[in-house]
Amino acid sequence: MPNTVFITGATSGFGEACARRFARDGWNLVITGRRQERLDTLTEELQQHCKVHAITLDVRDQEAIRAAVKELPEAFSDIHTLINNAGLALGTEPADQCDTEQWMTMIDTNIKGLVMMTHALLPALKKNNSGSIVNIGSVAGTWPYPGGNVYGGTKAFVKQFSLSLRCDLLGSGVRVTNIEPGLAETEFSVVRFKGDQAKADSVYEGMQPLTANDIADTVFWIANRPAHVNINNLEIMPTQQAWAGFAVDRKK
Ligand SMILES: NC(=O)C1=CN([C@@H]2O[C@H](COP(=O)(O)OP(=O)(O)OC[C@H]3O[C@@H](n4cnc5c(N)ncnc54)[C@H](OP(=O)(O)O)[C@@H]3O)[C@@H](O)[C@H]2O)C=CC1
Ligand SMILES: O=CCS(=O)(=O)O
Repeated sequence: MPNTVFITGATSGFGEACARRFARDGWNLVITGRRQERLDTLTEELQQHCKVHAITLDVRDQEAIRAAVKELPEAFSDIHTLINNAGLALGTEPADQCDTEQWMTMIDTNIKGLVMMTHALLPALKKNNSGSIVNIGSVAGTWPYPGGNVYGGTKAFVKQFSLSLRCDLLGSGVRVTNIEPGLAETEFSVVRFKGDQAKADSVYEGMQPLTANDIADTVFWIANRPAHVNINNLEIMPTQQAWAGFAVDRKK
């Protein structure tokens, strides 16, 4: 019987590419996201390769998470891999100029959504002693940059939560990985800059960013390691991206 993967945020970017990648190898899919019409289109396309169960789900809605998991049809209830991908960055303003509503949205989605999704699926993941959780962190969770403030903070949480979860799950057979991608061209920057396509495009100008498929291939590889192998953390950047030096406020 094929394995089942549960993907949050499958309507775009990494999540959508993961859905296609796992479908190509015949995994059954549970795909989720807020935009139902995109889920419908993807379901129609991927149903030719595998079984698909689509759930319109906002990960900020804790009741909805619980219900989605409780109401999984029998054929999809045996989850092998959870990809905690749903997330977003909003803005790059310095902390004192930030819209705190946007801060709350990032915290509610990237932190609370991820932990509640994980908690709801842990019983299913533990059932077969071989489950896998792949959390999508970010280089921003390790490396600070101006305007990264709360977004970076949420991804630092994902990193530490992933490590702690590994400790809690020791002996259960469930693996946990935190992937930390650098610049990848998806809808990420369009969302971050409130639909300003030109500003989003400028982020990737003159360089070759990662693609959603690069990340999907990586996630697929991680989920398909032998059961005794756990990739703890994996940072992945475009070749044309590296770290900046320290900034110093020199008084003349
Ligand atoms: N692109 C990049 O450079 C990098 C991205 N990341 C991380 O990768 C993940 C995926 O981003 P990426 O694919 O690039 O961006 P996209 O904007 O293309 O995709 C984001 C996905 O998250 C979903 N999502 C956002 N908010 C919610 C919510 N409240 N409930 C459910 N789903 C939600 C969106 O679905 P919908 O709107 O339909 O709900 C969408 O499917 C994020 O966690 C992001 O932080 C990490 C490092 C680099
Ligand atoms: O998480 C996304 C990568 S970055 O824009 O923060 O560098």
